Amino acid sequence: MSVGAFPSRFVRYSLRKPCNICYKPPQTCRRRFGSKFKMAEDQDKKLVHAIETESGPIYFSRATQISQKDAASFSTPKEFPDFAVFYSVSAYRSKNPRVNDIRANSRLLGDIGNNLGPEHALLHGFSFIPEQPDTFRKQFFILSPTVNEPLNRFVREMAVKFGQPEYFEHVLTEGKLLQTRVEVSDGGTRHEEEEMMTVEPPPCHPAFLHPDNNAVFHSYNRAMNILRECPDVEGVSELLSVASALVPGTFNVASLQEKCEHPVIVLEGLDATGKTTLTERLGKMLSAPVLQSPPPPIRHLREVFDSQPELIRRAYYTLGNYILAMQVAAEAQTRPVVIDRFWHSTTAYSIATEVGCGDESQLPPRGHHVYTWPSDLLKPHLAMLLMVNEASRGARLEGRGMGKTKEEIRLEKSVLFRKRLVEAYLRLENPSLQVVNASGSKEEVFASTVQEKAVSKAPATVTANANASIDRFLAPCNSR
Ligand SMILES: Nc1ncnc2c1ncn2[C@@H]1O[C@H](COP(=O)(O)OP(=O)(O)O)[C@@H](O)[C@H]1O
Ligand SMILES: Nc1ccn([C@H]2C[C@H](O)[C@@H](COP(=O)(O)OP(=O)(O)O)O2)c(=O)n1
Repeated sequence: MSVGAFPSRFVRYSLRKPCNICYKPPQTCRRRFGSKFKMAEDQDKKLVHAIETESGPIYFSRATQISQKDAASFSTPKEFPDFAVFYSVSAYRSKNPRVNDIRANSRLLGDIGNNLGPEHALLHGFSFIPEQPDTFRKQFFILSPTVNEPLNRFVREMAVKFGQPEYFEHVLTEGKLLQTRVEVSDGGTRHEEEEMMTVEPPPCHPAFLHPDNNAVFHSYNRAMNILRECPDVEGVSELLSVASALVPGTFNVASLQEKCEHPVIVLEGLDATGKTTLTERLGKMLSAPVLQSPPPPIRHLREVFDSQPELIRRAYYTLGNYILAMQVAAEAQTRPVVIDRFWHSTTAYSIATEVGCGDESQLPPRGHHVYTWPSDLLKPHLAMLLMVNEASRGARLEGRGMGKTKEEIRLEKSVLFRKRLVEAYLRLENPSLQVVNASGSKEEVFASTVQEKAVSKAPATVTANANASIDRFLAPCNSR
């Protein structure tokens, strides 16, 4: 192919710059010369799309990319009609998607929701290029029962509005899925139709192949950086200034940990499993303050952040955990501390949400880095997960009689979300959670928490110092 065949912008770029792999001048480097343009096209061919369905994502890619032995044609999910057209569109613009892309995607979702007729369905999904972990992008599929020009026009308008060069039209007919790439410039140039085939799910959900692809935080700095990227979001500047005032710029987690002479105990669990009830009992028994997360200095911002995209929302809860850690370290110098939800909650809810669909089999495998406690966050000496059978939990929710949040309604409705959430809790490690059967009466749960779980199964990660603390914690109840 002659140089003239490349777009002029690329030619100028490639002649000027040395190769970014071998640093040879472009004329002598075979890798660099022409590679940028070609790579974009090749990569596009390898793109795998996924549509989220109740049982899990359906992964599909161009048939030409799949060797004959792997080819499985398109296995139509049972909830799909025999004939359907679906358009996929996304709002990511930058090569390394950051907060602005995620916010744009959530505005796109709002626009779609406001314009979708009753004959259409909206499905969530994503795309990625295998073996390129940072290529994960969320996208939306709009499903129509017929070939539909107004809908096509709407998708094109959305693509233009959100700065997309293209979108995809997929037609499902007679068990085949045919994809057409549509460029939005010049009124919509349609590329040749290609057959798509179902591909094997990757070994790990692609949202967890790269830390930037998901809303799970393993450091204070990442949460701060994410929020610094969206100063216009309501509450962000206040949150950043409170966090900067309460968390010293160069805090040392080891010295915070050493300060905790007294036990730090965390209670975790789904809503209405009895965390508040039990933390209050433990607090009284130990003359310990019961600390809640998010902590009071930022608690009033919770509702504002709960309506933000998951990345911004969990950055808020993450900063809450670090602010709380400072208070915990100060308190635990002189007395035990009991905490109602901490990092385990932030992380388990985030993982269960980011996985998006299916049951616990869709989670990243046990032992994956995403489940590990952050190296810069104060660790509790004891963390317990209260588990209650669903019938009792439902009755407790009813009994409590408070208005339900959107998430509580989701938890109630979505058995699958609950399964992912509980399993994510169980996979968290260092420290992992000790499971407490909290289905009994308040008295029984209190007794079993204090006397059985805490006594016999102190976590393996507890240091000698903390072990001594736990013994001191148990002393008053053993002598009751
Ligand atoms: N062991 C228990 N048996 C029966 N009811 C309980 C028990 N523990 C808590 N409850 C009741 O269940 C409801 C939810 O408890 P709560 O402690 O607020 O849960 P959480 O803090 O986990 O949301 C409250 O009305 C509480 O009185
Ligand atoms: N440290 C924390 C505390 C709560 N969260 C999130 C996790 C869920 O999305 C909600 C649950 O909060 P909710 O107020 O419903 O919980 P309880 O009523 O205390 O059981 O908050 C968090 O991410 N990190």
